[in-house]
Amino acid sequence: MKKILITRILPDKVLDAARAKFDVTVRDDVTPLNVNEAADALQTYDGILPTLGDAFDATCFEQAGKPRCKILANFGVGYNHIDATAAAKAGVFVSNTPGAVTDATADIAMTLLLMTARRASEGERITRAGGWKGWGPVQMLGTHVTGKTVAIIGMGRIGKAIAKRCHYGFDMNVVFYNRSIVQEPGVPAEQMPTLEAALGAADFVVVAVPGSKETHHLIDGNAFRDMKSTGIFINISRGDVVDEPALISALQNKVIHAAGLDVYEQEPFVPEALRALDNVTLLPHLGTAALEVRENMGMMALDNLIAALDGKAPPNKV
Ligand SMILES: NC(=O)c1ccc[n+]([C@@H]2O[C@H](COP(=O)([O-])OP(=O)(O)OC[C@H]3O[C@@H](n4cnc5c(N)ncnc54)[C@H](O)[C@@H]3O)[C@@H](O)[C@H]2O)c1
Ligand SMILES: O=C(O)[C@H](O)CO
Repeated sequence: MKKILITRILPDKVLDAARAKFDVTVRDDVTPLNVNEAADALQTYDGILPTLGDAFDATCFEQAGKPRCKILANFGVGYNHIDATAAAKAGVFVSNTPGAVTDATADIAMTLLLMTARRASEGERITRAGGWKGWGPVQMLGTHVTGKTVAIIGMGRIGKAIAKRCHYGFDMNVVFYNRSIVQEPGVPAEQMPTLEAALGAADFVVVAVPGSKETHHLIDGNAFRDMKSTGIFINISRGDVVDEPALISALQNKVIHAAGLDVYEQEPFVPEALRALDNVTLLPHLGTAALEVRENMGMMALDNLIAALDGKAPPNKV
């Protein structure tokens, strides 16, 4: 039986399906694999089902030499923790789970947008602490969402699903910035020629690009200065797409109005300065956290792994 490593506990449905086919080791730990553990796994297993943060970088492939592993079947669409070029050189397939994550992640973007605009987590904290003294016409006034302009940065699968929700659900005007021309945004939407133009046009900015060398700190201090001072910033992509200290400074100095975040630069570390701010909504990377979504992601990852270990190209090879 082929030996596989699953680097986090997955839903039972996925583990049962994996165990029916393979000799499975499941790592009972939520911390990512470090470089040494990743290199060791490449030498020990025929296939690996890793997830975000597991350090399959160039050093790990150097350490592993000619690996036994045939595939890194990533659980998740974002694979910025894997050096796909080094993997290809070492003869290791890399696959991901596009599509399975799209709607759930767009839903979390909308959750953040609405919660942040309407000060929902601040209000919930006050209510829970017994601090609500009664309804008042000028109490806890937030930002009205319906009819406003949203700028989506990265108009791919998730960006388009967010645009759909904004357009059909909230009558919003949609603009977007994408590195290539998007012929079919799916809703009436204007592609802006530059990031600056998109940021400057919007009441809400939602970031949905992949994490990569190219997008590292795409949103920096200048980007926040390009936004309206009433603007609300949402990030569901990867933490390091945003310069976190610059975001904290922009929030503290009222360069922008508020932010809603699902991802952070050094997860699970969330800076104290960010946690101290009332005008932020902070979620613990919940984008795909729904059982059926995680089951679908797991089954998709497993299909990729099975294909590679049967000597075929995985359906979702990156
Ligand atoms: N918070 C979560 O739990 C969660 C869940 C799923 C995905 N994600 C993140 O969302 C990302 C996007 O997923 P997707 O399925 O929509 O991917 P996708 O590839 O369909 O879309 C990404 C879009 O970004 C564009 N893009 C890439 N680099 C760019 C740049 N430098 N400037 C402007 N546009 C750029 C691409 O052209 C593409 O249109 C994933 O890579 C992952 O990091 C997060
Ligand atoms: O990239 C992804 O799919 C998410 O961040 C993990 O669920």
